Amino acid sequence: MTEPILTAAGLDRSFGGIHAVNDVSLEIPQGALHAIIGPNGSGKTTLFNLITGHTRPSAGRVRFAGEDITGMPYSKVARKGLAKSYQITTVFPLLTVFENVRIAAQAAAHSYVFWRPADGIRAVVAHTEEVLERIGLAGERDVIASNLSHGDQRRLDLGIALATSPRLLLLDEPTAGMSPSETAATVELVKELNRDVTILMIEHKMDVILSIADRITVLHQGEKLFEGAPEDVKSHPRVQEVYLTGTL
Ligand SMILES: Nc1ncnc2c1ncn2[C@@H]1O[C@H](COP(=O)(O)OP(=O)(O)OP(=O)(O)O)[C@@H](O)[C@H]1O
Repeated sequence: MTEPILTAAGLDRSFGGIHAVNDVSLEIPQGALHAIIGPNGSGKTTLFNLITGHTRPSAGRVRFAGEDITGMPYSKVARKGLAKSYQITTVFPLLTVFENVRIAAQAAAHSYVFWRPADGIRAVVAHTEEVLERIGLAGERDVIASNLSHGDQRRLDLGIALATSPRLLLLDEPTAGMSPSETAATVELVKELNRDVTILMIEHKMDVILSIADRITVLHQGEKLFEGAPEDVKSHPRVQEVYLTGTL
């Protein structure tokens, strides 16, 4: 059996007296679309930060693409093929859509060797255009990013992550603040991206999770409450209980 692209084993982190993530383990196989759900404050973002290297775990290990990356800074983890798209934090608001994606593509292209500089530039431009097509923003390539709708800014943020040709993409609430039609378009986009990128996502909207994820981890007060296929999560008595009582 091939090794999972990501393995988190016994991750733990407290902030003062708050046990934000309590002995959480995850295995994400290559090609998966895995969702993390849980109520506010259940540890989802902290878990992501422990995986990406933004926060150091007090215990536990993280393995990515066959390598132990525990405690490695995000800049280094990103170069190994792990990208994240959180809200719209990576978008340069005063640059065009094209420039935003090109800068990310160019930064990631340092690992390629070209005989002539012009070939390098051509490859970066071609890759940028391909990403814009994929995220559905080819028609907006010359628009200043801050003039895009919220939904399109989120797509652009995703495009910036994609431009680095990641092997694993972490998405934090990709449909947050979106209209129903923007949400539906993003669901389709995430499904399409999953054809060649493994995806780990935090998502609050239950209908989105159930239609998109092949596996779901439910966090509750920093601990893993349940993990399984969408239909099992939906019918699990404890998950139902915390949902119905409003604590999830
Ligand atoms: N840097 C920090 N300093 C202190 N406490 C923190 C810090 N980061 C997270 N926490 C606490 O850890 C707990 C888990 O927070 P976290 O943001 O991981 O949860 P979450 O599930 O992502 O919540 P939300 O859905 O609201 O984003 C919360 O009680 C939070 O207040």
